[in-house]
Order: sequence, then C-alpha cells, then structure tokens
Amino acid sequence: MFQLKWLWHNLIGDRARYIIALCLSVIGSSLTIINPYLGQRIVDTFIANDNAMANLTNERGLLIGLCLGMVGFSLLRTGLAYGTTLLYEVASQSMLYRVRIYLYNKIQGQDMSYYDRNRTGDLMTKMTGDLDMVRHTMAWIFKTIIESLTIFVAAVVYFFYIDAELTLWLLILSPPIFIVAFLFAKRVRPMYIDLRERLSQLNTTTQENIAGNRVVKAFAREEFEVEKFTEKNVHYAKANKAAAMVWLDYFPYLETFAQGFNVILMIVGGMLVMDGRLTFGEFSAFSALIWGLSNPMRNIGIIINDIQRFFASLNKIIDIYYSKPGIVNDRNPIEKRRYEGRIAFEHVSFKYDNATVLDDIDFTIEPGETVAIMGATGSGKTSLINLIPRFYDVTAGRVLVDGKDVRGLELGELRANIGVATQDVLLFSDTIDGNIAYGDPEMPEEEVHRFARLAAADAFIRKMPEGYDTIVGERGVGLSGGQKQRIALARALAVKPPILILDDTTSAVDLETEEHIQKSLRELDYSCTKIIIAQRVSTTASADRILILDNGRVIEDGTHAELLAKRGYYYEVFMLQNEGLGRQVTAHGQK
Ligand SMILES: Nc1ncnc2c1ncn2[C@@H]1O[C@H](COP(=O)(O)OP(=O)(O)OP(=O)(O)O)[C@@H](O)[C@H]1O
Repeated sequence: MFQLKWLWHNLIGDRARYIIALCLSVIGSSLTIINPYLGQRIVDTFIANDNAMANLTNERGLLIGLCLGMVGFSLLRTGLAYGTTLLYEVASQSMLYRVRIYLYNKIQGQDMSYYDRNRTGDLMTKMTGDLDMVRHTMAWIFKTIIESLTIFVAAVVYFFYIDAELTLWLLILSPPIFIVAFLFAKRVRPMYIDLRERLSQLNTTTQENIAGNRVVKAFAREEFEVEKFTEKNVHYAKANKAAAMVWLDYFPYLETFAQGFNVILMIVGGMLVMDGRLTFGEFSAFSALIWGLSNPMRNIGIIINDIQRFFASLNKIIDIYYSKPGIVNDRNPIEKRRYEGRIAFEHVSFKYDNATVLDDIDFTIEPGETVAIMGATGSGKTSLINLIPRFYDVTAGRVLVDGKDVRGLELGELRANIGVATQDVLLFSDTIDGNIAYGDPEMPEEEVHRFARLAAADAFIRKMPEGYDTIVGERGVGLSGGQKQRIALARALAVKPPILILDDTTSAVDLETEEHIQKSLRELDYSCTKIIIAQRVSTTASADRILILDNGRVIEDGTHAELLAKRGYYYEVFMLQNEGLGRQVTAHGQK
C-alpha cells in the first residue's frame, strides 16, 4: 500500500531500530505462552495429580524451577517491553522530526498561489495534530496490532498443541468477529475523514480569530466570533460523538463475542475435562491464555478507530509532502550576481484562476530609473509587481530582468536582487534590529542604524524604551502603521538591492517624513531601479516616469509634467489632491 511505502521511505535512518522493535514485540508477545505452560505443569504435577503430595516432596527442585521460571519470564517480558517501547519511541520521534523539517521546507518553498488556496489553520493542523497522529500510530497502534496478532497466533498454536477440538470450537467465534469489525471499519472511515476536516476548520477559526482580534474588538464582534467558534466547536464535538456512537453500535456484538470465548471454554473445556481428555493443568493453560483470543477482539475497535484517524491524517501529510510549487527553481544555484536592474514587461497578461487581472502590459524600465505606478484600487498594481520576483508567473508574455526572462533566472539570485516592502507589512516577533537586518543577519549595527535613518525610522526607534533592542510583538504589534512601514522600508533598503519595489510603503507616514524618505531614496549610495506604487502625487511627482494602471491595462505612461499635460486620470488625481475639491475621479476623466 502506498501509505505504508511512504512510511518505510521516511523511516530511513531508523529502519533497523524499528524492525528490531517489531521483532522484539513478536518475541515478547510470544513469551506470553510460557507462563501458562509453566502453570499447566505446576497444576498437573503438584495440584491435580494423584501423586501431588509425593511429587511435592520428590520433585521439589522442579517446582522451584518452574516458579523461578515464571518469575524470570515475567521479568524478561517486562525488560523486553521496556526496550521495545524505547525503540518504538526513538524511531517514531526521529522520523517525526525529519518529516516535520521536510514538510516545513516544503511549505516554505511553495509559491504564493499555494498560500492563496491553503488556510493557515489547516496547515498548522497538518504540522501538529496530523503529524502526531502518524507518530502515535507508528509507536503504539502498529505495536498493539503486532502484539495482539502474535499473542493470538501463539495462543492458537499452543491451544492446537494441547487440544485441537477445543481450539476449533473457540475459533468458531473468529469469523463473525471479523465480519463485525469489517462492517464497523467501513462505516467509521468516512466519519474520521470528516472529523479531521472539522478539526481543521476549528483550528482555522481559532487562528483567524486570534490573529484578527483587533478587528474583532474594533467592531465589538466578540459575541459573533464566540458564536462562530461555538458553531465549529459543536460541529467538531458532534462529529466526534457520531464516530463514538457508531462504535457503540458494534461494541456490544464484539464484547459478547469476546465473552463468548470464556463461555465456550467453560462448556466445551469442562466437558473435555470430565471426559478425561483434558487435564486440569491443560484447562488452566487455556484459561490463562484465553485473553490472548478475546483481548485482540476487544482492542479491535480502538485499533480500527485509530487506524482510520491515522489514514485521514497521513493522507493530509502526504498531500504536502508531494505538493510541487508551480514556480520552481530549475537552475543550479551559482554564485549570486548583482543585477544591473533593467526591467521589461513584454505584452504581459496575468490571470488568477480565470479572472484576467493584467492585460497586455508592455513597458521597459532602465537601470537606476524610478518609476511610480498609480491606479485605482484593484487595478492590478500589486499583481504587476508580484511578477518581477516571480511570486506569480505570467499567463502570457514575458517579464525580463537584465534582458533575461525571469523564469530562466536562478530564483534565489533573482529574489536576492530585489528588495520588497509589501503593502501588508509583516514584522517578526524579534528586536527591531533583527527585523531590519532580516536579509543579512551579520549586518553591523551601524549599518542597521544607517538604513533606519534613510527610512526616517531612527528617531522614533531611539525613543523606544530599549531602542533597537525593543522586541516588537507578533506581526509588529506595538508600532503604529507608519512606524511599521518605515521599519519595513529600512529592511528592504538594507539588502542594498539593485531593484527596489515599494508597494504603498509611505501611505501611512506624514508628508514631512515622506519628503525625508524621498530624499533618501534619491540619494542612495548604491545603484537601484525603483518601482514605487503610490496613491499620493507628492510621492509620484519626483519619479522619472509614472505608469497609470486601469483595469489591468497601462492607460498613461510619462513624466509628471507629461501626464499633467495629458489631462487624464493623473491630472484628475493631481487636481483632487491639490485642490481638495472632492470630485470623483475615474480613469477616464472626471464625473
Ligand atoms: N490572490 C488573489 N487571488 C485572486 N484574485 C486576486 C488575488 N489578489 C488580487 N486579486 C484580484 O486581482 C485584482 C487586482 O488586485 P491587486 O492587488 O493587484 O490590485 P491593486 O491595484 O494593487 O489594488 P490596491 O491598490 O487596492 O492594493 C483585484 O480585482 C483583486 O480582487
């Protein structure tokens, strides 16, 4: 089966340990028949024997030997069980560790459309609960299956050796038990797939709620969110209960059959003892080992439940394991070069699924040029700049950097040459210093300060209680929107990229600060092509060129003066921002 092959493949490095553990499980479980055998000898020789008293005197050595044997084998089994559990734990934990790293790398290597499709809560469930279920199965469920099977087989073999007829009577119960177990497994399987999905939904709701708690509070929607969570929680609890109830439908049959072993033993075994075909000792051996037949039947429900959970979880993990990003790096990493920074869009079109977002975009940006992109919200500005570092790939046409199609460039090298400050600023829960030096952790402190000054962030950072060592909260909590933007800008500048992309990076800073940033950007001490998405004319005015996007098409392209002279969209925005007349501006003129 494919899933088992996958497990075997990932056990590499621990296969020997795991196989030894399986063998020890088999040996340890087989030893369970030894004590009933020794007990049988004791009963037949020293208790239910006509010469029992004489034997007690004459064969004392044998009795002591048998008793010591029982103690010895019990100790041996305990020792083996300890060692076996240890091996299972070590092997499964190491496998879990390796697979977790592999999956983490896989997730990191996915392109943006993967993150568009997958919910964070679902990915978190895969990385935690699902992986742990797989480990639990490797360490406990497989062990229980192997041990139950071994004890079952060993008991049956031993029973056949003592008395075949009684054994066959007992085994009459096995077919109905297996039929019931099969029916149960079939019914419960889809329930565990559903249960796994509901857990993922519960986690997604929880994660979104925690991440978005400020919005929830701002809109005073706590009650609504609690209701939403309760709904998911109820669904999850119901799914759990439904699976448990199914087990209860089958449990009485399995339990009755399991009890049936004792009943058959009493009736048939008793008759055989009375007929003198079975000794008391042999009967006691049956009695002592009958759990070897009934226990696996009792465990069968737990095993089936866990195996279904295991497959539901494993399939989710395998999904990530074999997922391939659409955007791959098919070049071998070479020594990273510094690009000149020439960018060209050649008749580029782009779609998310089926919705066309960019249509026949065609322009060139020379090294060192500063180009501003403006356009109504949703016109495709962010989508356009996302094509340069290959966050997404074009649907038609080509994006060229330094004259080469970006799809043919080494991905790491390409991205290392591009500094991006995204619209949605994300800072890590780390020091401010660590956040600015994210692209180069070895960066000297003075450099960090220099880039913070360029981004007009130095002054406010120094006013913070621990300056550059201040730890910012998750996603930058504790900083204002403008402060976060300036740290994100410093982080992008600090990699000294030949291509710098700023997506609305100064939208939340005041005009004076923005002026300082504009000046810094003009005076950077390294050559840099800048693409700046902005809504303010104050930002775009000093650019070498301005592109106006509307509905995925470039409708205006020129300098500030040229576009004003055109009296189109740009002119309207200019007038609106400078005169504050509040007219509604469209790409096609004024309404
Ligand atoms: N991940 C996505 N999946 C599907 N559609 C998307 C995705 N991201 C953006 N879009 C759609 O693509 C269009 C362009 O979005 P884009 O973010 O590029 O616009 P924008 O000009 O940057 O807008 P804004 O100024 O509001 O940031 C929008 O209609 C948006 O709904």
